[in-house]
Amino acid sequence: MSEQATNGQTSVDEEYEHHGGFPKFTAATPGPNFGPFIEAMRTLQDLAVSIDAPDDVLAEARAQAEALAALLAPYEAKEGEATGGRVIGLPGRGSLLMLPWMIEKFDAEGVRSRGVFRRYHLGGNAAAHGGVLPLLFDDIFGMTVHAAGRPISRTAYLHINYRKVTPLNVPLVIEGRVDRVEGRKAFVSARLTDEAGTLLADSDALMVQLLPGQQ
Ligand SMILES: CCCCCCCCCC(=O)SCCNC(=O)CCNC(=O)[C@H](O)C(C)(C)COP(=O)(O)OP(=O)(O)OC[C@H]1O[C@@H](n2cnc3c(N)ncnc32)[C@H](O)[C@@H]1OP(=O)(O)O
Repeated sequence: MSEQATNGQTSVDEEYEHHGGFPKFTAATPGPNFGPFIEAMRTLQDLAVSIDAPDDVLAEARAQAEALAALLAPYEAKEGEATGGRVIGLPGRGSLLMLPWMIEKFDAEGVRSRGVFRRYHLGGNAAAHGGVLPLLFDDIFGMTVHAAGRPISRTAYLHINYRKVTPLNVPLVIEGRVDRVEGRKAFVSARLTDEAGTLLADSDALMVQLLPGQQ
């Protein structure tokens, strides 16, 4: 953004640094084990929601899970300093919360990301849960606004049209863009399709730029 300050008003460049009360995020460069660790955790999530195991197996799994938690607990870091969510080259930017999708395009024209919904995301009858689609759309909208050079914004509303059942384990594409800007407000939209271009869901949302210090 290149608007200049006039008559003592804050320029868009200066505003861009504000990001409301958010911490300043920088990219993380973890060691080579972080990506495989997160992928192993995703596999565990898939299994945790899909197994039908005997209790002695669950007792062993519980012991190992508790040991893993004890190993990692001393390394808990605060928001903006934890590795997860700050690794651009990993699915979901290395955040276990985010869908394990890879960003393909990230510029002012829009953001495109590609990936699959996994067993962990099952809703019913082999389809993705309706509640995980807003997560995917909200995340693409956050990135879309960021890619357009606007400060981190909050979602004021997010509307989804579920056009077709969204399958698991099928490569899908989501593409988001800024449709128009009115002051603090960015009106955004996105489409989720399969690789043949069949529309599965579309969404539009309002992202409101935060005021300095605003949570
Ligand atoms: C790379 C880093 C990645 C990090 C990305 C993080 C992205 C996070 C995205 C999220 O998911 S945020 C979590 C979900 N959203 C929230 O928790 C937001 C909760 N709501 C709020 O915090 C406030 O309501 C909000 C900041 C959205 C707006 O409150 P404000 O007090 O700042 O503004 P205001 O209420 O004056 O509204 C500003 C404008 O937006 C309009 N507006 C606000 N909410 C609206 C709404 N729901 N529908 C229509 N218009 C709305 C409002 O009418 C007004 O329009 P005008 O300027 O034209 O008068």
